[in-house]
Amino acid sequence: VVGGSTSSPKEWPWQASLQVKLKTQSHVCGGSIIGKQWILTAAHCFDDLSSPDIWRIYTGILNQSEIQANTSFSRIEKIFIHPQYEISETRHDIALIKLETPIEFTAFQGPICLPSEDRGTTYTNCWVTGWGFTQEKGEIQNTLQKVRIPLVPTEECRKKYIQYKITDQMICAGYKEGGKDACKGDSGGPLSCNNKGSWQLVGITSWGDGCAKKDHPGVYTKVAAYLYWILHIMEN
Ligand SMILES: COC(=O)c1cc(NC(=O)c2cccc(O)c2C)c2cc(C(=N)N)ccc2c1
Repeated sequence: VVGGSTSSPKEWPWQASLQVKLKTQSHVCGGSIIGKQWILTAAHCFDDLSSPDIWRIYTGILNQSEIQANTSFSRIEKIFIHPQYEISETRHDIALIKLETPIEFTAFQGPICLPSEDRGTTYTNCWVTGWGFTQEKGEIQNTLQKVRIPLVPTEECRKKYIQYKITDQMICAGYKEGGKDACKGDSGGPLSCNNKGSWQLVGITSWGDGCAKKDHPGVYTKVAAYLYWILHIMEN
């Protein structure tokens, strides 16, 4: 997250850290708890990291330094990549993780609501969170960062990203002058919007040209456009 500040405990209990253990272990992507056995994230997190066995899912943590050899984590039973997603493409950048065992909900870890049907609700209080870079040539942060970012109308976003395809299944968010944005390492994490006191998972951090650049909003997978796919997977 560029231009953000450190989060407090219990502020974003749905935020997960998706880590890969090969020779060494490292944070790769964010994710959001949407059920006791379910994490919603970005499909591109699994580009050439498609084996469930190498992943360790951490929930209920604020600082990466809380992760030691004896820190408990969840293992992945199955990764559901959206069937229309294509590697290194930007469309349909959404994936569901089924955990091997259900997690318990506490004040430190629990679910965020899926948005209601796509009724064109206007969200005015949206935040991006993650342990990602704080600048393009950055590094993974220790403490979970947060930043408030306004949604950008799709038509306006299309004008900024002429060379890309901004579809109706994407949401843009950013400041005209830049300076605040998600960045590499925040991918898969939530764009959380507070709607009448209830937090809803409006977007999944997906991509952007650089980070926090003027006239280059962040692009998010629009969760409301994938409700049927999400619910179908969770019910079967
Ligand atoms: C795996 O996820 C990404 O690569 C990756 C690359 C990005 N954009 C880059 O251009 C970039 C940023 C930092 C380092 C870097 O090498 C690049 C290409 C991203 C930009 C945003 C955003 N601005 N909202 C969000 C997630 C990103 C994830």
